[in-house]
Amino acid sequence: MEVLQLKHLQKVFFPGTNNERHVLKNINLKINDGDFISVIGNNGAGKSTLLNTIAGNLHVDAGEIDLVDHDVTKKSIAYRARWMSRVFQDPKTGTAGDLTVLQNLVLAQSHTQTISLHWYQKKTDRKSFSQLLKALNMGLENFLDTQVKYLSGGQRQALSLLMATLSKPKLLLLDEHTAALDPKTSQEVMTITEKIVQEQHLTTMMITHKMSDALKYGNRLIMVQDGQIKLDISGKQKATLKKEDLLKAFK
Ligand SMILES: Nc1ncnc2c1ncn2[C@@H]1O[C@H](COP(=O)(O)OP(=O)(O)OP(=O)(O)O)[C@@H](O)[C@H]1O
Repeated sequence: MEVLQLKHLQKVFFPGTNNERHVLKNINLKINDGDFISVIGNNGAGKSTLLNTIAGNLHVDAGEIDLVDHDVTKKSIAYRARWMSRVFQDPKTGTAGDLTVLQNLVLAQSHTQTISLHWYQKKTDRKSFSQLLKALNMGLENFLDTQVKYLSGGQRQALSLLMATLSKPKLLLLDEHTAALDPKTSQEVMTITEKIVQEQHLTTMMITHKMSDALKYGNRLIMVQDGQIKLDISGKQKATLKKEDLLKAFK
């Protein structure tokens, strides 16, 4: 089953001016249930624009976006959010700094269910959230009542991931979500990412500039170049792909 289908997507910035820029040029893509796709490409290739059109931050000039068999081409971010979650590069974007870890989790949970006013204070809920946090291996279970602004970037990004996936989205968008982290923390967050994606069987699209991560993680790799999909590699071919093969494909 397809989770996402992109048909002939086109996006032009500053149309009809000297600065006219065709950023997405007839993008066609089918994303299957359970796909974990790394998206790579040069600066300015169109990766973020692609993610922004999928999420609804940008509307396309032509083409169609089908999400879980719904035509969402002209729908808002909020409409699409019932099936989709996104984690951004900046750890501050996905969490509310002035709220505690527990309050952030309750907010994320409340997107999917009705909660009573002091629901988050129940011991049982504290316990279940604490267990979820413990599984991330970042010591977050010790900071349930700490304001998120006092956490490290890695802890905050791990929390963002947990919050984005609490609702078990049909599609998870990761927008260079480890780019702002140091190498060790970045690897820890990637390990957590893989664990969550596998355990929940999440269909995932991950933009990354780290070729080693693009090669290591996921069953499929897409290279965007000059607004087009230059490579789309999956299965065995992806598993045996080498860094040199990718370097050759970069313009
Ligand atoms: N809102 C916008 N208005 C005008 N031009 C834009 C806008 N967003 C992106 N662009 C332009 O579109 C092109 C593609 O940008 P995009 O951010 O999608 O590339 P990218 O592949 O994500 O690059 P990077 O790896 O540097 O993040 C760039 O030339 C950029 O300047």
